[in-house]
Amino acid sequence: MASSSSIHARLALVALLSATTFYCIHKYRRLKRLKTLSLSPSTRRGKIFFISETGTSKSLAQRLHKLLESNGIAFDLVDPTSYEPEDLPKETLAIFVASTWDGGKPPKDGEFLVDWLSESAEDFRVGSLLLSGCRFGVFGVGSRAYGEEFNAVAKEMSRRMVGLGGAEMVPLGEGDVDDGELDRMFQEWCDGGYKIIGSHSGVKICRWTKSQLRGRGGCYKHSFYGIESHRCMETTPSLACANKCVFCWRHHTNPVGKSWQWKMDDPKEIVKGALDLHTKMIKQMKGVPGVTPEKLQEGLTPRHCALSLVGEPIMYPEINALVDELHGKRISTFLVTNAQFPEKILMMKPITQLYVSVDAATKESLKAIDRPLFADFWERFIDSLKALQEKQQRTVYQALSVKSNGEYEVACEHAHSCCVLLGRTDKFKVDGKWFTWIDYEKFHDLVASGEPFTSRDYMAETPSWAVYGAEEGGFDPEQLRYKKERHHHPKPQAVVA
Ligand SMILES: Cc1cc2nc3c(=O)[nH]c(=O)nc-3n(C[C@H](O)[C@H](O)[C@H](O)COP(=O)(O)O)c2cc1C
Repeated sequence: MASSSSIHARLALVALLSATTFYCIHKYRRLKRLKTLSLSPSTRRGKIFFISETGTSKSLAQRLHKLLESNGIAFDLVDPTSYEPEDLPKETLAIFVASTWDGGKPPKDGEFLVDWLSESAEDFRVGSLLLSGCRFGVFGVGSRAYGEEFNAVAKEMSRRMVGLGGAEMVPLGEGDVDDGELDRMFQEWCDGGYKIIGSHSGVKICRWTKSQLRGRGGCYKHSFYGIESHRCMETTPSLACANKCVFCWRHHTNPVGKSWQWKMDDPKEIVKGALDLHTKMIKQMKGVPGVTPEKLQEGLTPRHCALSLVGEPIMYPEINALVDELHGKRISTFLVTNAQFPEKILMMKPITQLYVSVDAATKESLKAIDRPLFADFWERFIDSLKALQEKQQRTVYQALSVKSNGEYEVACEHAHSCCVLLGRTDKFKVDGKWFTWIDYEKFHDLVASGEPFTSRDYMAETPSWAVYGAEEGGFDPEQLRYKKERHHHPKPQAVVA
């Protein structure tokens, strides 16, 4: 007969095994559910979560919610106490405004959500792809007075979201309630770095502008054409677009539409607003290491305008008046269109350089990459390429590539180091090698035939490329060209590792 101590030991073992089994089943079910959810992300509305104790973060979240709503962008404002964190893998866009309290802890209303993120990130069975369908941004509300714990919750959330595969679409914002700059910082964070002009335009000081102000390198326009990036203004008269491209840096927080449906601002006001804001941003570079007074002074009189910031600039019905306004100020114009408005390309007045974005080589891949609103998007794309051919001006086919876990590879490495195909002149990189797309006529023929094409068919050695000067007064508004254009003949560079 078994002794009472061995019965106790057996009972304890059975209890332990049942508890372990129960725990494993529970975890397995949770895991299974999470995996299923993560494999079938739905196209849900974006969410703005507020994690707040005394209401500061909540009111910022409410402000952002209102701003998006007034731009026709529907988001849900979410109180974490009424949200099931296990639904996070279904989200495609999540914005968190979160404060930090005593000991670096979240407010009690956000504890469950924050703990869920930390636990999931540490659970090796959950995996690092759980939130791979979710783009997110975190803005922290805290106080620097708390030293190491400053914005600890926001930092933790951002780290955990990345650990679970989320794509951080805007760098972590760190608001300090005590420095008097919280509102301004939040606004800048919401703008994603660009400033809004009137009701539908934007301007941004691009990183190359900053770089060249500091005496460093410029963008490809500098390498190819001699255009000084610190004298270039990046702006758009339309934040709206007819595509929802997978690589879009706005991550679908900008309005979309097939036609202009918004109140229209005056083109003169847009140019004035863009120049005012641009010069204000340039002035803020004063005192930054490397920025000399001369460069700063030059930066205050932009000579070039890149109409390519975000959205689709030619959707703006007064685009011709807008470019006239810029040319009248001796500012050259570089406009990039997304190949969905061929009729607008045809009615555009000549500008300095007109680009059409070539994001894919087949109907299927264009649909997958650009996610166009138009049903006849492919016909529009082909017609846009043809329309470019008819323009009596300098044109560019700009081939973008999309880096998406290796799923899409279009023409070059990734979306924002775009490759510019200037007629038969430019070069681009694929698989670490440089190529040039030279056969302009052949490309036109192929495009005109409507056959799918691959960019690889159009790569060859670099014979030459044009460089045109951007000296003071060098741009001729009559000719829409630079007076001192010249041609540059570098050695062929077919393969550069
Ligand atoms: C008792 C107390 C503890 C705090 N601890 C922190 C902290 O550890 N880290 C931090 O960045 N901010 C800390 N703060 C600052 C709060 O985050 C700040 O007051 C914020 O405005 C609260 O935002 P909320 O109203 O959205 O909760 C603390 C504030 C108080 C009153």
